[in-house]
Amino acid sequence: MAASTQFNAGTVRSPFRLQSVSKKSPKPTRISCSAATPAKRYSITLLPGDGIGPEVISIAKNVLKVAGSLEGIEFLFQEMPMGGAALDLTGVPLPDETLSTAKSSDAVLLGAIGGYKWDKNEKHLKPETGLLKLREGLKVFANLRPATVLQQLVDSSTLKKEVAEGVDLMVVRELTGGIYFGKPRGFSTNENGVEIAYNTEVYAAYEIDRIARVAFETARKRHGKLCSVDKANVLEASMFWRKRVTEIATEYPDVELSHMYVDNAAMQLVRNPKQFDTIVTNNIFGDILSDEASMITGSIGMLPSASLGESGPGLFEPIHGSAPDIAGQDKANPLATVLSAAMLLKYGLGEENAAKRIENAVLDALNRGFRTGDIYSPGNKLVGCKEMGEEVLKSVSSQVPSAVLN
Ligand SMILES: NC(=O)c1ccc[n+]([C@@H]2O[C@H](COP(=O)([O-])OP(=O)(O)OC[C@H]3O[C@@H](n4cnc5c(N)ncnc54)[C@H](O)[C@@H]3O)[C@@H](O)[C@H]2O)c1
Ligand SMILES: CC(C)[C@H](C(=O)O)[C@@H](O)C(=O)O
Repeated sequence: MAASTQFNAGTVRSPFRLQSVSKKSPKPTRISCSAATPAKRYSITLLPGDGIGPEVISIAKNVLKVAGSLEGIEFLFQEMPMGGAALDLTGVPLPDETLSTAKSSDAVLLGAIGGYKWDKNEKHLKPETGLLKLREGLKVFANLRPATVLQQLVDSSTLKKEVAEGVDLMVVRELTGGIYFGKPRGFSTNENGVEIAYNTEVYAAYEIDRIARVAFETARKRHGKLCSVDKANVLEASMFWRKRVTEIATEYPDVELSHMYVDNAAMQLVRNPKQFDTIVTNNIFGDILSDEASMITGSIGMLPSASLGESGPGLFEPIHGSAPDIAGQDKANPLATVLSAAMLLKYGLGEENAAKRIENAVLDALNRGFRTGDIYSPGNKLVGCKEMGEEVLKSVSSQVPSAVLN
């Protein structure tokens, strides 16, 4: 099978709509003669966050602006503090104003949060706690993490070419439940006076059913194969997960369902990743497996994500973190965030043409040989974060506005 030369089923084909387009979104009106006349306006909350977050968000913002303008779309951006940046500014990792602004916007684009400076903070004062509260506050339970090996980047994968080539999978991660949110949790001492810490993996039937349906819908629009990953040989919550997913499968007779234990799935992902089409799994397994899947594609710096709920704005973010080891050095790969902006357009706003413009621009910059350090291979041009952003921007800017095409 040939490797992908474009973002196909994994990234650009919308598997379903979770009604994440805000009710506030205006009805499209006719574009007259100039792309400079905005026909549609959307409010976007930008959360640059920490580390490389601000570097990659400023690039994604510019790319969004240009891609939107070519489709007669205007964005009203509102930048808000989040994570460590918010802690320094306000004393909390997710200020009320940040959450309310995010909730009332049409979509939210996040860079990354976290860093050494706040690592020893108490739990409620950690940047990561802010991110979990944001996901909970926006009720974005379905996290789509596509991993597609692009032909241009086959040599960047740490796997052998014949193993990586052609990989195109989608991890559907449950995002607002499981051990991340389960109670009881905490630190204590046991009956022998020994210090302990504990968390609870808990899932209600409705939480499994709704993520399973998203996954079946996703698989149905891709290659019709869904693998549910759990630890049902050991954990009660996983036994229940498997039972519910199997029940929901009766609603999707056209989708081939299989089950796999998470330890095997971790192994199979590097042994033969092409066996996977769509994977559905719980919050913590999804976190780990999607990072693993990212390396098949070349770098975690390439992987975008979309987090969607039943209604309200979606949250779009690269799957990587704040990368404190390279922050402020112009070394970050901005493409995961740029592609998250494309997912925002596609899944969040239903603006597929503008999304396609961004994806094409990313491919064009790669085709012209530009590579940040994480995806560099000999024969290409090594660039920093800013220059990669400029090259993507150049590609978008050179595209013909839709008003001229129509
Ligand atoms: N969604 C988020 O905001 C998010 C996700 C993961 C981790 N974090 C936080 O980020 C901080 C650092 O975590 P970590 O080091 O485990 O994970 P990380 O993803 O930040 O970094 C892991 C490795 O990948 C590299 N990397 C990550 N993104 C890159 C990019 N765009 N371009 C090039 N290289 C990139 C880093 O340099 C590092 O070597 C922690 O505080 C963690 O909690 C935040
Ligand atoms: C930073 C952390 C809370 C987060 C998670 O575990 O979900 C991160 O690893 C991610 O994948 O976005």
